Amino acid sequence: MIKLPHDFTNKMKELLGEEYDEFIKSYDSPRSYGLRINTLKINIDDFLKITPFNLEGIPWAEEGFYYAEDDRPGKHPHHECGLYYIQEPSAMAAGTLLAPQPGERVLDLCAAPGGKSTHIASKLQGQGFLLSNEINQSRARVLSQNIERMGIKNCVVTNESPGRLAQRFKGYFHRILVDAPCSGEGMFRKDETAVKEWSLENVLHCAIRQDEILDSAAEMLMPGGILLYSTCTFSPEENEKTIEKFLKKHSEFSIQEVHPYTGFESGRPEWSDSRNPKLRRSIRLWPHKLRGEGHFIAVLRKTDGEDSPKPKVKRKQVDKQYLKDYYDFANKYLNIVPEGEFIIFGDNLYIVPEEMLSLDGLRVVRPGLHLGTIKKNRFEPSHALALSLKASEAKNNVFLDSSSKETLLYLKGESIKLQCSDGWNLVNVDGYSLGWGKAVSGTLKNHYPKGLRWV
Ligand SMILES: C[S@@+](CC[C@H](N)C(=O)[O-])C[C@H]1O[C@@H](n2cnc3c(N)ncnc32)[C@H](O)[C@@H]1O
Repeated sequence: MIKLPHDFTNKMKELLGEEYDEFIKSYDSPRSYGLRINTLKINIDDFLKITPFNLEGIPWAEEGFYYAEDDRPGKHPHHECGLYYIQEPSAMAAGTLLAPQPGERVLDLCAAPGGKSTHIASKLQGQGFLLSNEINQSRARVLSQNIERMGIKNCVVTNESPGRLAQRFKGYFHRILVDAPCSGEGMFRKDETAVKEWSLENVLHCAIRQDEILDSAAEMLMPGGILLYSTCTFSPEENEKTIEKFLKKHSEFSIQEVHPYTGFESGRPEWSDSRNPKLRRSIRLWPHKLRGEGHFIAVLRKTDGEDSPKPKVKRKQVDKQYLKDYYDFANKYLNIVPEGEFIIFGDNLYIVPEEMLSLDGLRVVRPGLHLGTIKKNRFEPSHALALSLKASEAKNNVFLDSSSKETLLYLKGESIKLQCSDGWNLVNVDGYSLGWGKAVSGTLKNHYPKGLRWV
C-alpha cells in the first residue's frame, strides 16, 4: 500500500464520510492502463485487426482501450508509428467532453506531455488548428515530439505563459482546454512524486495558479465557445471552489450539463462556499467508482463577450530558392505535394496552419508541419513529414512487417539490405509510416532520428 500523507487521508475522511473506506481501498487495487487509437492514422477497426494486444473498450472514449500491464505497448513498433498514445483512462474523458469539431480553432493551454492535445488533434481530423502550449521548456519539447509522432499537421507548439498568449489571441478560439497544474491527488497510485510533493499549502498554491490560468483562458475564448477545465486532484479548493470563483468573476460563463458516461459522478456543491447547485453539473471520476484514476472536469460556455476581428496575417515570403529545393524533392518523391503557407525557422521549412495569427515575439517550439531542412542545394525531408504521410502519398515505399528483423534493425538505426528504388523511401510497418530511408543500390541508409532509436 502506498504511504499517503496524514493530512490528505484526514481531509478525505472528513469529505467522504461513509464512502471513505471504499475510496481508500482503491489504493490497494491495481490501477488500469489505457491506450488511445490515433484515428488520424488508422481507424479503430483496422487497428483492432492488426494489434497483438487484448483490448477492452473504455466507456467514455470511443478510441480508448484498456490493455494489460504485461502487454507493454510502449515497446511495440506501432507505438513509434504513432498508431496510439498511451494515456491514463480517466484522462481521456477531457477530449471526449471538449468535443472539438473539424475546422475549429482549439487551444490546449497546459498541454505537455500531450495526451489531451493528441486526442484533440485526432478529433479535428486535420481541419482547423490546434495551439498546444506548455510553459515548461523541457516539457514543451516532449510535447512537440508527441505531436510529431502522431503525425499531426495542423498544430503549433508554443512555450509561453497563459498571460502572454492572452495578449495575442483575444476572443480567438472556439474551444479551450485548461488541464491545470494541480496537487495531483488523483495520481497517487500512478505517480510517487505527486505523493511526495503533496501538502495542504501546495493545494492552496495550486488553486491560486489555476485562477490565473482560467482568467487568461476566458479572454482567449470567443463568445459561444467552450472552456473545459480539468484537474487530476480531489481537493475542492482546486475543483468546485475554483469553478465557483471563476463563475462569480466571469458572469459571461455558465456551467454546462455533460453526457453522464458510466462511472461518472457529479461535482459536489456541498464542498463549495456558495453551494451553487449548478456545480453538480461538473464531473468527478473516482478510482473506487470506475477503472481509472481521479479526475475533475467542468465544461463552461461563454455566452457573451467580444469576438476578435481576424486580421489577415502578412508573413514574410519564403525565398523562392528554398522552395525550389523543396519542390524538387516533393515532385520527385511524393504523389501529393504538401502546399500551404510556408515559413522558415533557421534552415527548417514549415507549413503554418491556416488562420494562424502572427507568432512573432512568442516562444515557438513547432510552428506547424515540419517539412524538412534546407541543406546546400538540396532538401532533406523531416521525420515529422514521414509520420504525417500515408504510404499512398509517397512514390517509393518500403513495407516491413512489425515482427520482422528488418523493423528492429530500422528502429535501432541500422542500414538494411533490401530491394527498393534508389533515393528517398518511406519506411512503413504493417502499412503505416515510420520514417525515411535513403537507398543506394539495394542498401537503405537509415534516417530514423538518433534520439528515437531503440537501444
Ligand atoms: C496536468 S499537466 C498537463 C497534462 C496534459 N494536458 C496531458 O494531457 O498530457 C499540467 C501542465 O501545466 C503546466 N503548468 C505549470 N504551471 C503552469 C502555469 N502557470 N501556466 C500554464 N501551465 C502551467 C505544467 O508544466 C504541466 O505540464
